[in-house]
Amino acid sequence: MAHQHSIPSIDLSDFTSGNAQRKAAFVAQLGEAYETVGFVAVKNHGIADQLIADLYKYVQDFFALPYETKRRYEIPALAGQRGYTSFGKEHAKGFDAPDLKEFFQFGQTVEDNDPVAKEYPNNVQVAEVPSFSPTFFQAFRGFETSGKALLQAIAIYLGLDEFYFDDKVHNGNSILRAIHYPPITQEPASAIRAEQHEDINLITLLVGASADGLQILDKNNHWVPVTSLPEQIVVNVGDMLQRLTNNRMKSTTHRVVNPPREKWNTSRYSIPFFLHPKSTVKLDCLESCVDADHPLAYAPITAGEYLDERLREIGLKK
Ligand SMILES: O=C(O)CCC(=O)C(=O)O
Ligand SMILES: [Fe+2]
Repeated sequence: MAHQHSIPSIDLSDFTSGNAQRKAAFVAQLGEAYETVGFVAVKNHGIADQLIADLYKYVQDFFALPYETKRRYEIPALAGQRGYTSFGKEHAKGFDAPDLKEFFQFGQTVEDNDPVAKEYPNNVQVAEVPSFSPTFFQAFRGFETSGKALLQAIAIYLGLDEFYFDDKVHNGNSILRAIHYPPITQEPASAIRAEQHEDINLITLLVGASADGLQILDKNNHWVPVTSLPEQIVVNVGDMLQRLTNNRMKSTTHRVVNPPREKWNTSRYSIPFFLHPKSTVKLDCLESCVDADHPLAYAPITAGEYLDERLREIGLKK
């Protein structure tokens, strides 16, 4: 396994190649990385370069709109889950100071007759950037496909059926979030664009953040920069997978720090895909992850109940 950077690098084509040996090696690499670092850089992830380039373009076009226009896409009743959330609204769990970011969230589109459809608010269409929604939709499906393959590898590693997660994430409550960290215009109160936190969901897929700044907290409590190559996406464990695995897989703390002063005038964009199961899915710890050395660490809870609790903690839900 190549340790080019602070996080292990893996190749998703090993898993999908049809070669049993390469597939088994991938499962072992991913599983070991998730038991230790909680983050991997994945190449051959299956999301087309052009799609990612388009996504970034429309995201930049959207955030470049005047605030008066963007705020029309902010819908307080939706707790930030769809549409725009303005600068300074969200803060990390346990912190009062808001993050230095604005963002836009795009959610699930149910295309079959699954009754879960009625749980999901409609996505918000951006009239000024007509290609925004169709591109987000295409990217959303692309991330779901890559994410499903990664969850299949995780299932095998955990001794579950390979397709254990498939129906749990089909029509799941996943979110594609575009984030803009605006240029810094004066000495900031905190050196942090996004305060330290753990992600809520099963796994997060993050396409090439447009600038440095992402850091993870290693097991010696040191902040380590995460760097990835342009052809890689960063994929990390979230709290739901940590909980399901009774802490066997690590939802690693991460943050985004401010750039050095000479780069204050630059924006940072990033587009994480938070892969969630359906709200009715139980996050009770897997039996295979509980034994005398690893006593049960969490009470039973559903994904929906857990998400609700966390959205209150980060100030998005009242
Ligand atoms: O901006 C980034 O690179 C990461 C953002 C992040 O960690 C999050 O939104 O959960
Ligand atoms: Fe995060």
